[in-house]
Amino acid sequence: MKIVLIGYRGSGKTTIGKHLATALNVPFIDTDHLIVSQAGMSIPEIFHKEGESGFRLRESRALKEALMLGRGVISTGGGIVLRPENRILIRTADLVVYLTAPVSILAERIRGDKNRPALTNLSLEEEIHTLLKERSPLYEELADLKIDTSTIDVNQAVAIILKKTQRKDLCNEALPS
Ligand SMILES: Nc1ncnc2c1ncn2[C@@H]1O[C@H](COP(=O)(O)OP(=O)(O)OP(=O)(O)O)[C@@H](O)[C@H]1O
Ligand SMILES: O=C(O)C1=C[C@@H](O)[C@@H](O)[C@H](O)C1
Ligand SMILES: [Mg+2]
Repeated sequence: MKIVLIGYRGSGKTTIGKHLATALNVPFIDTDHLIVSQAGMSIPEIFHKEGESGFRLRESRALKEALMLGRGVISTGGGIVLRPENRILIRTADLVVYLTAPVSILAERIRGDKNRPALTNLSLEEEIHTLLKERSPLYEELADLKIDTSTIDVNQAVAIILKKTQRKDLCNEALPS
């Protein structure tokens, strides 16, 4: 049983993914964390030294590695849906959950985060608007389930995902043998 969480920065993929993995008693992998530990550099350092293309290459490798696990919850970076090869890989998961929130909430959550480089010269809100124009259809196209995390808390989001795993009959597989 593999669950992949996708969505824009600040939508809650890492926070909810950790709680979900604990609830299901399965491994948790965050592609951003995996990239940083394998590179021995922070994400801004990778962007600085290797450019966004270097980061995206590392991201595809991390996703492939994460999906090789028999089971687990995989939280991804906000831009993982950009590469067609990543979208093909993400479709192999049993459940793809798209986390969303209004632009103003996303901006509030990620403002001042020094671990994420700016991707444009725009203001934060403008950057989110612009990137979401390209990314939203990609998130939507992959999603089995879409959750707005601005109106519910982390535990409620986890409960919705757990319910969906039961409906998809993935729950028994998720239990420890
Ligand atoms: N309902 C909610 N669900 C998830 N996170 C929430 C919620 N309400 C507030 N938050 C807060 O929003 C932030 C979400 O950050 P998180 O790192 O989980 O996002 P992310 O999608 O993994 O972003 P990134 O793509 O930058 O890694 C956290 O600080 C979390 O505490
Ligand atoms: O939205 C993006 O393109 C990114 C999101 C982060 O999770 C990191 O993966 C990185 O900062 C790029
Ligand atoms: Mg994250």
